[in-house]
Amino acid sequence: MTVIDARGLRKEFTVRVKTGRLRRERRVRAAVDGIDLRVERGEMLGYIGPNGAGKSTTLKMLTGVLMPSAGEVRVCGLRPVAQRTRLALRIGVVFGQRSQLWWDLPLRESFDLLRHVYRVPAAEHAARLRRCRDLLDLDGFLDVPVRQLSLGQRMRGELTAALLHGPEVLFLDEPTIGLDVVSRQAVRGFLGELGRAGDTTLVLTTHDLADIERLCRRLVVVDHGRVVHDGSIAQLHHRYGSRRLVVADLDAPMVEPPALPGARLHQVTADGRRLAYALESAGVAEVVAGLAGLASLRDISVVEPDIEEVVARLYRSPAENPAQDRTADERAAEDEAPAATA
Ligand SMILES: Nc1ncnc2c1ncn2[C@@H]1O[C@H](COP(=O)(O)OP(=O)(O)OP(=O)(O)O)[C@@H](O)[C@H]1O
Repeated sequence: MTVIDARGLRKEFTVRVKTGRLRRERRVRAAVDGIDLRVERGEMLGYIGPNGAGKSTTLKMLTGVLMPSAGEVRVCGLRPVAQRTRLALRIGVVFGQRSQLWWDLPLRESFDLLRHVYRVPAAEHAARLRRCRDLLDLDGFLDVPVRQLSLGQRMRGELTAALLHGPEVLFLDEPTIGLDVVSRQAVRGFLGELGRAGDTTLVLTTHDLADIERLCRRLVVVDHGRVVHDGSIAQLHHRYGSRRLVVADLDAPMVEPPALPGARLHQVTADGRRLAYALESAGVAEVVAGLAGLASLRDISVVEPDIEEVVARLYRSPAENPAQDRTADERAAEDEAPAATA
């Protein structure tokens, strides 16, 4: 079942652009420039892109905060802006910068108020809260006013608050930003559980690619308001030719590393004791067997391709991204004059 269906989604803002020493002109800029996105129930979607790519603007249109300038969008079959109140009962939203908790109330009371706001039956609310308390380890700070919570504690509270009414789709904008290792793991673990259960669809924007690697099977990359990749992380690696590496440490140096079928020699250390082969058509076992027949192996490891590297290449690659053909002067002028009206 399709829960998000956006076609030709576009959002324009009017910005004031510096055109001379004292002159400024108003220009229309597309923050989101024709995005098509279909998300099925239960998917875990990573929605990423460099700063200013249009991620938050997209999320705001999907959640009914911003009216699209053009395009069609349905979330849970509803028009987000026109049917915002009905939509609010079907989605949950966690925006790292904004809180839906009451600052002066203890978490427990915020959760209770939310039960009334969303009119959730008491038993359902209690069951969901119990699950969140267990998985997010809330009990140590349930009675602490929100303003006294650490960022990690508050984020765990925000996640709970977004889920107590049992939303079908959960939108998360940078949910792990600024969290320490323990809180980040707690939040990731929780989202992973939620996704595996299969009835909540997750749409996650983050600059932390480890979040994406651990949680999302599908990755949509946007740049300058357009989709530049929509597929799995493996497909992204494939597109950029990044390969898994088999790294072999040898007992004795090898002056001439052998050619192995289905693999490409990637690196040899100066002392000739470590070789790395990039897997093309061969599997790990074939490469290891090939090497073992020619040298005495001390250690073998397999290195997965680096997602940071491949995503950085995607962000940098103008040939892949026609949206980048705005001139450098135009972009520089905008950067100097960020004043804008919606
Ligand atoms: N209210 C607004 N008025 C004018 N321009 C805006 C407004 N909101 C966003 N923009 C512009 O739209 C573009 C996309 O912004 P958006 O916040 O969606 O990017 P983002 O991908 O979420 O970035 P980040 O990763 O930095 O959060 C940016 O160039 C931004 O300056």
